[in-house]
Amino acid sequence: MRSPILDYLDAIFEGTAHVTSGATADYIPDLAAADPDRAAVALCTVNGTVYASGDADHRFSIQSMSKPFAYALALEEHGVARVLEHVGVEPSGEAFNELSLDRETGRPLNPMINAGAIATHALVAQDEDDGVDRVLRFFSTLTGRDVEVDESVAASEMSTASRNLGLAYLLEATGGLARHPRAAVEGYVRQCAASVDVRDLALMAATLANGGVQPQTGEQVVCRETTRQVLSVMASCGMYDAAGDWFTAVGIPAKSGVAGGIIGVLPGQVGLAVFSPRLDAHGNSARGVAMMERMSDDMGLHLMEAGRPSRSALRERQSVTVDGEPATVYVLQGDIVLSSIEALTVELVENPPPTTLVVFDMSRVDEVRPVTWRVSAENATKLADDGHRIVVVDPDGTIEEFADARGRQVERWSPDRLRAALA
Ligand SMILES: NC(=O)CC[C@H](N)C(=O)O
Repeated sequence: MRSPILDYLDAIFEGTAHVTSGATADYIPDLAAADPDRAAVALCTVNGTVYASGDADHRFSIQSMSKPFAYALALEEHGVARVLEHVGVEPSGEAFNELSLDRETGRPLNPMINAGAIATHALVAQDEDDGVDRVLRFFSTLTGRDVEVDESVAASEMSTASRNLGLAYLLEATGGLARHPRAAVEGYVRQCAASVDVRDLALMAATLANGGVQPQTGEQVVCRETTRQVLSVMASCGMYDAAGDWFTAVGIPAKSGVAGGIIGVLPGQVGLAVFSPRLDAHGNSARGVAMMERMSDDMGLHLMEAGRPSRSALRERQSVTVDGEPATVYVLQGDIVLSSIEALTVELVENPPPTTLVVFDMSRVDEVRPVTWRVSAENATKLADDGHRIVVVDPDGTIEEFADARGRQVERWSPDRLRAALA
């Protein structure tokens, strides 16, 4: 059976074929000469399966989509505090190649604009011999294959790199560049010329969606804190001066590149990648934006769309007899998050258990979020203070050893023990 997800991507591809507005990037000769009619779309879930439609094997240069990943590498190697000394996290509202630095700090505003990306590249590629290779090795870990530089694109961009060189010299003048300006731009341009297809990009995006774990190899490539930092900056700055338009319309962290690619990340679910070389006035792929908008609408990806409100943690309350003693069993369910534990707490306050013995059956609970611990401990403390004996049935070990605020251990029963007692 052909996957319906592939049929869906075909429909996205065909349904946006009429979007032929915009033009290929004109300031890099190799990109200006790209075939404007090529296009592709790919999707990779956090389970690691990649689906693609269109010119899915066509390779193009990663360009600015390299920036979030170079930033991730910088964060891993130097830590957030040191990286923040070199590059900020504020949206600039300006074009990607604007000659601007923060007036007060002298730093580039964020790592998604060129100034910040050159400073970031210089941080991760300080070693003259090995700099770009380290970045490429990192990309290769993310894609699961050897990523190489398209030398023709790199040479082409270096022939017209005055603006980026200007930025690098400006950075050097303010003391914010870890390498010689020319070497930093040469390395950055090679990083941008890394050659990828939409499948590679979907997998790279899915790694960010998956908390930094590459979904096919299971390798923790970057830590969760780095992933969160990178996605936050992509959400606020990834689409340059179209960031507000993008976030209201599509609503997921994203990054575009001047070769025509865009990646998007829905945390916890999916990485998306699209490609089409004609760019709009902001330097973002016009058909790519259309493809992303459709996918976001169809699949309900917008992060600000309030999801189904989480149900109460309480599935049902049973009055039973356990070993001849009356007991109240609370059957809990789903993910225990702040709103669902709050609903249980309201029930305990307004309708306190009438029996001494109180059992919380957690057999149907999937996950207990850390934020709910304190509330759970308080609930246990209050019940114990009121003379209740508390038992927890937690066969999947969703909670660890659990004592209330006065250090009283909560009793544990196996599901068999509960069943036997009820029989
Ligand atoms: N937006 C982009 O993709 C820009 C990247 C390109 N290498 C540049 O520096 O101009």
